[in-house]
Amino acid sequence: MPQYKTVIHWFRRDLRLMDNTALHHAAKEAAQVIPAYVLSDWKSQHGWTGSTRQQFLCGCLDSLSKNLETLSSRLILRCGQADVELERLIHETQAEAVYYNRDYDPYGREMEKKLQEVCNRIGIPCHSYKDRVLHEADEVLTGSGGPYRVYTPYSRNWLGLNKTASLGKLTTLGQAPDPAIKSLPVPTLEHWQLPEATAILPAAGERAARERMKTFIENRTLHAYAQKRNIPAGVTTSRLGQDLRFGLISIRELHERCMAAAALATTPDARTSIETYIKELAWREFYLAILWHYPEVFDEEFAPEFRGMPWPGSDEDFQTWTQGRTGFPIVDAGMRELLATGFVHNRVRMIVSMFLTKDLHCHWRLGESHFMQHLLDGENASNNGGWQWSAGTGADAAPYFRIQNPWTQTKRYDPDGSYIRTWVPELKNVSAERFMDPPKDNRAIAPGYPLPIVDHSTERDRTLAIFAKHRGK
Ligand SMILES: Cc1cc2nc3c(=O)[nH]c(=O)nc-3n(C[C@H](O)[C@H](O)[C@H](O)COP(=O)(O)OP(=O)(O)OC[C@H]3O[C@@H](n4cnc5c(N)ncnc54)[C@H](O)[C@@H]3O)c2cc1C
Repeated sequence: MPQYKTVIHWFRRDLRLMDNTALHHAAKEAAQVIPAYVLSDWKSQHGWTGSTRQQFLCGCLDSLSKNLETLSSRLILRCGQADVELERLIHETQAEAVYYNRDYDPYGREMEKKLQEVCNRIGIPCHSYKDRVLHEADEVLTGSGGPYRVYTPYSRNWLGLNKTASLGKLTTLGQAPDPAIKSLPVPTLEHWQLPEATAILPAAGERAARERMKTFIENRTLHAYAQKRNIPAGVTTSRLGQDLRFGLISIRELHERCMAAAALATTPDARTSIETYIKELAWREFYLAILWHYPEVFDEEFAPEFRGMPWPGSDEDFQTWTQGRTGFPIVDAGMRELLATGFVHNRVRMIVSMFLTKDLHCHWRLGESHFMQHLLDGENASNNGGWQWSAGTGADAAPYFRIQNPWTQTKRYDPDGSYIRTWVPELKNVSAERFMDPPKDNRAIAPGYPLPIVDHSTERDRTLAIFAKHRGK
């Protein structure tokens, strides 16, 4: 006999039916689950997101809505502040409890607190669950019970912890919400008054994400991950960032599938690859833990010694960087890939972010916010972590004096120039050697392609001087 008659499941970054912890508990403990999603009501622009990610969200909601129909249920879409809208829905449906999966950024946490207050006031329970991660921030602590500040010891601890098993498929949510319960239609970009998305996006929704996960594991990209993951040309990584970001796949299931593949792997290279991949999943949780323990990273440098440092870069150089017109082919390829697809390969994210902060001396926050506007997997914790890492100010940051040289990086990771030629069409007939050094004759390497806007070694010295001076204060 279920404990409740009717409950609400509040969908957030868990837009799936498979192995969704809170939803499974709701389905088990109630005769009827009302699936609800609350759309944000900002208009025209938002500091954290632009058309690309919102377009993908629309597709995910459309798919979720259809998947719920196959369970004879119906997604209830509302718009506004989540606590206010859910309170309304509690009254309309006479729900006896609310279920949700926890979010870890300060804004998500704030909203959870407000919802908890609403439920307390009404006198109904509000059940929250761990779902987005394998281990929450407070499960991975140092011997003295404090948070880790660097990745390597964190990951050692994280890897050794027992992982929760996945919950499998959901079969029913009970009766569909009463037709009298109103829902908004699945949104389009017009809802936020956003312009059409120009990037070519992967298919949205749970089914497409599961297909990507399957392909990654079964086509053996996973088995060659350690050897190939730094090569930006072609598909050498899982490309599951957006699927984890929106909760289209479960982290437990992904981890379990990787472990199953490891058990069947027949070569040491394949086993190493799978271990390497799982360590990347730990990076994601490391940055979520950093944000949980140190929410101030949104506003300032994680490393106190670099707070208040000057970033004298110009707006003009920043704009040139965003457009992929710096004259550094690998940087321009990355920035154009971002605009064209909402994705940039991790190695190239490191190159372009270090270039903006260490060659152009622009504040990492400018790059952080440009990425959040355009990345499909744009996620506050990882993005902030990645930017501060590159800027030399973050948790487990690249030390400020270790500055990647974009020319050398090209030689190492795009030796035949195929990544660059894919994204910078004016360079399609230029030989790869010309991408590995600044042009010696000071002439453009192709018609219409700019000369490098800075000299890397001069700017490297300048960065070292700025950091050293600030540290010496
Ligand atoms: C400047 C900068 C900004 C970044 N911004 C984001 C962001 O907004 N959102 C985001 O998810 N990742 C971000 N990353 C991390 C990483 O680049 C992406 O997770 C990765 O490129 C996504 O592609 P993939 O799924 O093919 O990765 P894979 O290599 O297949 O990795 C699998 C998964 O592990 C996680 N992961 C891998 N590397 C990292 C990492 N360094 N930090 C945190 N998680 C990681 C991601 O969830 C990823 O999907 C950023 C890195 C840098 C250097």
